[in-house]
Amino acid sequence: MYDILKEIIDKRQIENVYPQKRTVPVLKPKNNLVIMEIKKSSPSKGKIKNFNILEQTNLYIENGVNCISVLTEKNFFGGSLNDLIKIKNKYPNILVLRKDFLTSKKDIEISYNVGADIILLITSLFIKEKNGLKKMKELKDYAEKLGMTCLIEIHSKKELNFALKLEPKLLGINSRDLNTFKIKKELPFELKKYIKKIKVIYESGINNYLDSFSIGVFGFNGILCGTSVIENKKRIPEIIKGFNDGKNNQNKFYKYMFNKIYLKKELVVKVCGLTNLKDTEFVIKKGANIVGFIMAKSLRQVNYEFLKNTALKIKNNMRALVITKEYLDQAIKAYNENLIDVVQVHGEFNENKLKKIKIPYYKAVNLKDKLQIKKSIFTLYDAFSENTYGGTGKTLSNELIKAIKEKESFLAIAGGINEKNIQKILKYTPNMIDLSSGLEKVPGKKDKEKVEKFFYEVKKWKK
Ligand SMILES: O=C(O)c1ccccc1NCC(=O)[C@H](O)[C@H](O)COP(=O)(O)O
Repeated sequence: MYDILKEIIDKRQIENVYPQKRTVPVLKPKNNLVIMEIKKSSPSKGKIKNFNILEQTNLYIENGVNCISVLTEKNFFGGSLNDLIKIKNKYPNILVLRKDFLTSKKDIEISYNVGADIILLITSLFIKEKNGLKKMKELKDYAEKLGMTCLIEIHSKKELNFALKLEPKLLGINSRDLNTFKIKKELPFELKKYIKKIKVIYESGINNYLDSFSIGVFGFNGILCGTSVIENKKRIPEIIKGFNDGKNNQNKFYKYMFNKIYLKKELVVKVCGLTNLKDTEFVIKKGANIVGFIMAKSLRQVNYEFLKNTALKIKNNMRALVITKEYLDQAIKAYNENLIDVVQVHGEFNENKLKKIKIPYYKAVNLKDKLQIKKSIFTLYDAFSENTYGGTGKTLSNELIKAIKEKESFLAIAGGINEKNIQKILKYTPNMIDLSSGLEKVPGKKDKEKVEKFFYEVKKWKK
């Protein structure tokens, strides 16, 4: 197989422009690192765009970036040490990461002299080499002795195990395979599970709010974006906001949903209107992911005592409490006592109150008109009815389902779903479906046969 890394290293020459002495103090990384890049071309994209490096840096800083990654490799990335020197001279108080294919002590010394605060060490450059670990450790120790921080980059479990032997302080998981250039979005999420007590940066392939939101939700300590923000400057604030919002929503519900929907691309099924433990356990056994209890005016209304007796017995599934504004305080209490994982809110309610106390929630919108659809992280769209918020058996029109799919981040729909129409609904490849009366014998009591048939249909579709 063609080995681009080998070619980069073979062609690499040390530039002659660097100062012999550092003039600015070395800065230490912040708690959360928002790293954006100065990169003129790349082997995967070729020339990216003509831009002024200082203007681009300024744009980053104005938007809240706290570390600038400067590609200094010349042959494949069109970079130069001069770029880093210029940026550090103009912005001495901003963290600068030198991104290059560093393999020698001379490289480390130069990085220090030109003003880098952080240097990138790519594990795949050392892992196959004889004494590779020893060599990488020497470079890391040397850089740290000079006060710099090493961002140790990995792209596989094998590289992670190798890198952990270096006792890194900062790990970067690159979603891009440096040999094939392919992005594997889920890879950093998978590897992060094995990393404890080390700061981890998600690198590459971050293109929008949703990408960075999910990275924040999973507790990464930073993001590193290159091509996407150089190609389109509008993405800079969008991606930073996504990351910060995600960091503020690191709850069990979002983690569950992003894992299922975003990473595993699995359908999430919520069965709602449960009023007894037997039905709840049965729908879980058959395949429900989320169980829903209603605390609102409804034929299926449950009370706080019910939650205490039932919800605590459900260990591995998500528990949603469906409320209208009158029940907000009870929902908060239930969440604080670990009786529920998320609140589904209908009608008008005090969103600020929920945000302030950091309760996971999502809105349910009874959809009458396309204009009600607003792009969000997660909204459940239900059929409209004059008299009640849900459980009516009424369905959304095909036109409305198509419109949600077009406009929203995820397709989460409810309204009149049952074992007979589920195949038609599944053709839209929804991310989440929610149903209640379609599985009932009478309001509040599920029909075992309908439940069995319904989940049989879902499984048939999954195959
Ligand atoms: O189901 C109710 O009685 C209800 C009452 C008040 C607010 C919300 C309610 N249900 C919300 C749900 O999430 C239902 O699952 C959803 O409306 C779908 O119901 P269905 O059409 O019966 O499948």
